[in-house]
Amino acid sequence: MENKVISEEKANWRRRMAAVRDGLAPADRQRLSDQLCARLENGLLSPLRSELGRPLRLCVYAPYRSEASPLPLLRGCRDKGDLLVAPRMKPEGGLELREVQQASDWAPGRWGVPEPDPLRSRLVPTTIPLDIVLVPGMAYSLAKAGTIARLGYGGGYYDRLYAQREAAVAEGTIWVGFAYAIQVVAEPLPAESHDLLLHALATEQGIMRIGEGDWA
Ligand SMILES: Nc1nc2c(c(=O)[nH]1)N(C=O)[C@@H](CNc1ccc(C(=O)N[C@@H](CCC(=O)O)C(=O)O)cc1)CN2
Ligand SMILES: Nc1ncnc2c1ncn2[C@@H]1O[C@H](COP(=O)(O)OP(=O)(O)OP(=O)(O)O)[C@@H](O)[C@H]1O
Repeated sequence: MENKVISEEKANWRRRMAAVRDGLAPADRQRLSDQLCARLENGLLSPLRSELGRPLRLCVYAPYRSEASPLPLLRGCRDKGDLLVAPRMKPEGGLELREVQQASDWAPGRWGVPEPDPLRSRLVPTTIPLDIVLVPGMAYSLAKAGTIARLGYGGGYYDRLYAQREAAVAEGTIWVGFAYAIQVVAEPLPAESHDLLLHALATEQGIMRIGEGDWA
């Protein structure tokens, strides 16, 4: 039962990496998230706006537990005219995407995960063309050459969103792991064929894009 072994390995990694991330003091999380957002804006978002000659469409999230926070980005993105959407867990399973405009648009959903409040946010089609998806996670690995692997909470939500979008639209969406540098591990992570492979990884130390070698 290879899948059972992989599931157990994933569970062990999740426990270990939750402890690592929870070990960051709240003030450090804030400081590192601010640095990470500045890196992403300067290293990826701003160059991409220039390259495309228009505002961006981004899928963001609000931090759950001790996750790195993309929230410091949002005001600047809004001011530049970007469209911001975020995932919400549908009661029947799977994710939907909703437009977020301000702090009050978020409300705690299932398990207390902050999500767009369905009463205050506009539903957008899951297949809406997106330039960037910021992907939260527990751990990321560059160990397998040319790939960026990710381990999430185990719901398979982003894996399925990825599969759904890949099937629906052939587009140049950049899927970006968004995390503290301590979440990047040297070992390969246990992998299954449904796991999404990221195109880039952003930490407070820099941005790495597949096929572009070094950290920028
Ligand atoms: N900030 C944020 N938003 C997100 C995600 C995320 O990882 N981070 N998701 C990314 O997928 C989706 C939500 N997925 C989640 C999946 C599991 C748990 C969770 O807390 N699970 C419990 C176990 C639940 C159970 O089965 O009893 C746990 O880990 O303790 C939270 C979010 C969509 N929104
Ligand atoms: N494309 C898919 N179609 C159907 N089921 C899927 C798909 N991708 C993942 N799953 C299912 O989701 C479950 C959890 O997968 P996995 O352990 O890889 O989650 P994860 O990537 O850590 O979680 P998340 O994306 O929610 O943070 C698995 O049982 C898997 O079979």
